[in-house]
Parts: sequence; C-alpha cells; structure tokens
Amino acid sequence: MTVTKGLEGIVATTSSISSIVDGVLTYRGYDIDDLAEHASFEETVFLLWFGSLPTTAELDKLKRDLSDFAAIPEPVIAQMKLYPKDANTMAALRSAVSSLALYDEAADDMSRESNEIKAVKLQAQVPTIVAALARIRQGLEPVAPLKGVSIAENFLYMLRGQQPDMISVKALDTALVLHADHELNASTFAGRVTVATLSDIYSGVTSAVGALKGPLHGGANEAVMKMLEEIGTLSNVEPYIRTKLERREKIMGFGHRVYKNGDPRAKHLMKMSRELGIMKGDTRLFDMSVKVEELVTGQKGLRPNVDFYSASVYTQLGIERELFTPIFAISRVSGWTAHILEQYEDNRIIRPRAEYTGLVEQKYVPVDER
Ligand SMILES: CC(=O)SCCNC(=O)CCNC(=O)[C@H](O)C(C)(C)COP(=O)(O)OP(=O)(O)OC[C@H]1O[C@@H](n2cnc3c(N)ncnc32)[C@H](O)[C@@H]1OP(=O)(O)O
Ligand SMILES: O=C([O-])CC(=O)C(=O)O
Repeated sequence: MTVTKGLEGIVATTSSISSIVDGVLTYRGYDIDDLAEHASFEETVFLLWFGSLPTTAELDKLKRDLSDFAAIPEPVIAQMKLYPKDANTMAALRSAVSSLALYDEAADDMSRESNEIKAVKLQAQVPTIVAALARIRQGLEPVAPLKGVSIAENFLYMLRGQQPDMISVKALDTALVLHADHELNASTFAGRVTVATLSDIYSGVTSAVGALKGPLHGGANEAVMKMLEEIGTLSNVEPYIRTKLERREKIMGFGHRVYKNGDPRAKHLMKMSRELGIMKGDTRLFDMSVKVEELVTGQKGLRPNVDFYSASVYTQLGIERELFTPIFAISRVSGWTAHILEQYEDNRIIRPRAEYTGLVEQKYVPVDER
C-alpha cells in the first residue's frame, strides 16, 4: 500500500465547480480576480450552484428566495438562547445548523428540487444564525432579517440592529465572494464524505462547519487576529515573529496545501485592509500585518493565505474576533452546498483504506487474568 498522509496530491473526485491551476483560482471558469472586482456574493452563489452567471430575472428570484427563507425557526432561536454565553461560536453554529434539520419536514427528501431549496435555506439562514448568536451572547435579542437587501447588508444589519454603511457592506460582500469555494478543501471534503453515504444536506453542512472550525483551516483567521492582538505594536512584530520561528511554531495565516507561490485572494484582502485603515485614519493593524508578511515570507518563504488579511479587514469593520470563522461559514456554505448537490448527482460512497500499523496475533485473555 502507498500511504499519502493528509491525502496530499490525491485526486479524489471530478468537479466542475472551482479549480486551482498554476495558482489561478476560478469558479466555474471565471477568474477569482474578475469576480472579486465585479460580482456580488449573490451572483457568485448562483454561479456556484447552477454553473453560469444569472440573468437579471434569475438573480432577482434568487435574492427574493434568500430573503424569504432568511428567518430561522423560533425553536432554533429558543435553543440558541440556552447555549452557554461563552461557547465557541463555531461550536454553537454547528449545533444550530444541525438543529435546522429538525424543523424542515423535507430534510430527508433526496430529490434534486428539494435539495436545491434546502441549499437556498441554508445559505439564507446561516447568516441569520451567526448574527443571532452574536447578539444572544451579548445579552441582546436577535434582530429579524430585512426583506430585499443583500446577505452582506442583512448580516451587518442583524448584527448591529442598525443600517450599516455601504462601504462596510461592499467590503464584506467582496470578502464573501473571495471565500465562497475552494475545490476539495477539508470542510468541503468532509461535507462530501458525509453526503456520499446518502445522508441529508444538513448533515453534510454540519460536518463541514465542524471541519472549518479548526485552526489549520477556517479557524486560522481568528488565530491571526489573536496573534496581532498579542503582538500589539509595530515594533514588537520582529521580536515576536523571530521567537515563534526559532521555536518552530506555526505562524497562522501562512502556508497552504495547494498554493506554494501565493494565494490569489490574499492581495484583494490586503488591499481592503489598507483602504479600511486609511479610511479610519489608523493603519496600525495593516502596518503590523505587512511587517509580519515581510518577515515570514523573507525567512520561511511562506506566503499569506486567505485567512491572513481577512483578520484585519473584519476587525476594521468593527466585527469581533469570535465571528471571523462563522463569517467564513456564511460564505463557504455556498460552496459546500454546490459540492453536495454535485456529489448527489454522481454519487459513490467515499471510503479509502488505512495501512494497519498496530499489534498482530493477539490472543484474548480473560479479564481476571490480565
Ligand atoms: C482557508 C484555509 O484553510 S487556508 C489555511 C489556513 N491555515 C493556516 O493558516 C494555518 C497555518 N498553516 C498551516 O498549518 C499549513 O500551511 C497548512 C495546514 C495550511 C497546510 O499544511 P500542509 O500542506 O500539510 O503543509 P505542511 O504543514 O507540510 O508545511 C510544509 C512545511 O512548511 C512549514 N509550515 C507550513 N505552514 C507554516 C506556517 N504557517 N508557519 C510556519 N511553518 C509552516 C511546515 O512546518 C513544514 O515544514 P517542515 O517541512 O520543516 O516540517
Ligand atoms: O483549500 C484549502 O485547503 C483551504 C481552503 O479552504 C481555502 O484556502 O479556501
């Protein structure tokens, strides 16, 4: 048996959703740079699910459907109020997403039509859940979603209970486009493995949320912010990073399984981070981030991934650190559901092998003789 730890380089499926070739990321054949500059998150969601950019009528319908499904079942809100206030937000999101299935009578309907509706529901409801969790943990009542506004605008509105400014809405919308899909990343793979048993779409997304939580994956954006908080000042960047590298500790937000010469999404987030800093008249976080990059790339040859500059972007949008990975989930649920729909279309159970390295030829010994 040939063992490939971490399945590096193993091609486990075909997919027509997103591709990474020579460091270029495309969704359905559209370069991420093009989409980041021109597409809204809703257009991106349609593209991932249905394979082409929507017409005006198709986009309007999707926006209406997302708006109509954005409210979450009352028992899910009641349940979230019982979660410990200091629970990890991704753990709380995982539980809430799982419980959505309990209030959807069509959860186990495996028709394509039903699964497409559930994909819309999940995309619409994950932002509502995240905003509600954020408010509940501050002792506030959740805010009901608005009708007829984008996911980015609605999320910021539900979070703060007031109309967000359009610069923040645009910045969040672009961040959502950038995080939406990424080929066979760990959380998408987890989702596909789960539904490949012909389990339901909610189970698939619950698995994916669990996988995204880890700091080697989506959880890295929170870890980056924690690091920036620990560093505190521009002058402390150099000694802090030097010590970490000497101790052979990982610097979060750097490195990637697929990109070895840089993540094409990082430059967009870097630009947003700089612009938000300039707008606020305080570029401390951006300047610290640039210095970290200079040192880590200079000394280790590692380049920032999508999680690195998103930390300073979200902080400068006034969003608390505990919501960074849930925001990643708000975006990536579009990719997860696209992959789950694709998996159902041409399914085979995913079941690799393990090379056994344990004891052999053991003989049973009765308990009182051991
Ligand atoms: C959305 C996302 O999921 S993007 C990724 C988010 N995760 C992070 O930012 C966490 C930090 N980065 C990492 O842990 C890794 O780079 C991963 C998990 C992203 C990729 O892991 P792998 O593909 O298995 O790379 P691997 O860990 O083998 O790295 C190769 C070498 O670079 C080193 N390396 C990789 N990333 C880092 C890092 N961030 N800091 C320091 N060293 C690193 C490894 O220690 C390893 O060195 P070695 O060969 O001397 O042992
Ligand atoms: O693809 C990966 O390994 C990690 C990921 O999800 C991303 O970079 O967006």
